[in-house]
Amino acid sequence: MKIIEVSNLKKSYGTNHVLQGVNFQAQSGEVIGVIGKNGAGKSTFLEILMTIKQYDAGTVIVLDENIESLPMNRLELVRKQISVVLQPTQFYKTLKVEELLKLFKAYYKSSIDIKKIIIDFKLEPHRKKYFDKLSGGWKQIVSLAIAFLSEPKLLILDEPTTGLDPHMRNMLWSYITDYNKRTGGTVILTTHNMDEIELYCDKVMLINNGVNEVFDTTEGILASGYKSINEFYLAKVSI
Ligand SMILES: Nc1ncnc2c1ncn2[C@@H]1O[C@H](COP(=O)(O)OP(=O)(O)OP(=O)(O)O)[C@@H](O)[C@H]1O
Repeated sequence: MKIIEVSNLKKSYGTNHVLQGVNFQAQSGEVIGVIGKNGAGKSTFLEILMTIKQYDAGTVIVLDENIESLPMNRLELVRKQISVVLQPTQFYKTLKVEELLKLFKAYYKSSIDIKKIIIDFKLEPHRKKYFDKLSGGWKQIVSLAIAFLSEPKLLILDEPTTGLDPHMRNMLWSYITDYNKRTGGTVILTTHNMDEIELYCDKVMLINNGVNEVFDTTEGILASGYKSINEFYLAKVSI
């Protein structure tokens, strides 16, 4: 089943023409990495898919809805099926980790067991701590745990592993892979870590000069003669 279909997407900030014709599709159950240099437009692209950023031209279909000028009630139905990692707000400050998880479980009407989430995300030592007092990496882990609570059809993660230590990265990737296998959910993420792309992503989209210069399976890229995704990236993208 097609989850996302993007054609000829364009987005500029004033005279900065960031996306100049991006084409992209995601099928149910795929894990897709979006790569490109700093400022290439990856976050802009993801925010458009999250339905939180306007675009200038092109077509964006998310979960069978053309999101341009969609009435608010139908846009909300689309958003309900998407999970994103939000930047923590002030509101998080006054709550402890376990309280936050319980609150979002109730909000999402999730059937996921909070105890399992705490075990899976290694949160036991932190569950009674105030969110605000956690280190940056642990705040990120809690935000990711919350994103998974809704068991979304589509999970959009902007640099989810940045700032995480190697064990936490492995833990997060195991969780993403397991979630994807268990629920058939689609994951779209950005990362600057090419090893993660090679190990865990089914497909890769390289945004370069405003377009999807490459959009292929990880195997397809490696079969075309590159020793690694890192080598592919360095060959394709100049500073
Ligand atoms: N709200 C905004 N207003 C004006 N310019 C913006 C805005 N958001 C992003 N930009 C610009 O658009 C370009 C693309 O930014 P974006 O954050 O999408 O890139 P990115 O690929 O995610 O970069 P990075 O890898 O550094 O996170 C950059 O030149 C950035 O300065």
